[in-house]
Amino acid sequence: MLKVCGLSVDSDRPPRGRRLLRGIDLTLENGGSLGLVGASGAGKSILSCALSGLLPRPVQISRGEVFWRGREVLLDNPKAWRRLRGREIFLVFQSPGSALNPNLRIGSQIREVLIKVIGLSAQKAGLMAVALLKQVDIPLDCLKHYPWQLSGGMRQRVLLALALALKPGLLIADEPTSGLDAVNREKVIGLLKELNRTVGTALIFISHDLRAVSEIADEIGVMDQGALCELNNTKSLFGNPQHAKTRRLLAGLDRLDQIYDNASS
Ligand SMILES: Nc1ncnc2c1ncn2[C@@H]1O[C@H](COP(=O)(O)OP(=O)(O)OP(=O)(O)O)[C@@H](O)[C@H]1O
Repeated sequence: MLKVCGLSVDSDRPPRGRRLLRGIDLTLENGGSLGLVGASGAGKSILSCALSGLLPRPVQISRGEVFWRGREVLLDNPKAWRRLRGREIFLVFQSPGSALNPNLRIGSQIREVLIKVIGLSAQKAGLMAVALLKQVDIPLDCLKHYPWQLSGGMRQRVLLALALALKPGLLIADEPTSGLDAVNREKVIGLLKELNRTVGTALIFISHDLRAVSEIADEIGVMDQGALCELNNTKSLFGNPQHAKTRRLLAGLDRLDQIYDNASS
């Protein structure tokens, strides 16, 4: 589904610019799930932006290729990315507020996507908006609320509700559980699993929460200073970490044996 070859990203054109991603190679199969972990500033978010055509200027891809369903993506063509975002590649960022229009009620926003992107009639979109909110465990009153009236966890779940409706090929979730209490964290993790395992959406899950990553991801990539220093299936990575950075990340965890037992694949 997704193949990334030698992807490098610079904060500006070299020699002035700083290299933020260094020769990233990765492959994600249909319905696969990849966790990305690493210290703050390692480049996880820049990679998620690069894979959705949303790099903030003057940050830009300087080298490499991205293939989506076997076809090369024209990396510097905003139209090509716009075609992919939404139904093919769906993003859930750390601050979901910015992905929702602050001036539109939640119900209107959900209905608008269902009508414009899926092509439902207004009546069916209304019924589906209700069903989606129930599915992500948000009180129906919230259909009348504006995004700023919802908690962070609820806003994350509104976006995941849209993902459930759109059934994208790939969902990139950048720290979707950060700042959430334990109950909301579990709900978001449950929805990500449902999207991945029931709907069949492939997942790139970026998080500092290694426990959550181990539950969700089949494979984990460890990032360090813009490079993927280790990429391995979840069980092997926890059971036999190869890179010093991976060992350092795992050293910070207690009950590693329990995580190893729960790790997917
Ligand atoms: N808009 C930008 N312009 C220039 N450099 C940037 C920009 N955004 C991020 N960077 C730099 O890119 C590097 C990687 O940042 P990134 O946000 O991807 O890290 P991260 O691994 O996601 O960190 P965290 O876990 O804290 O979210 C950092 O050195 C950061 O300073």
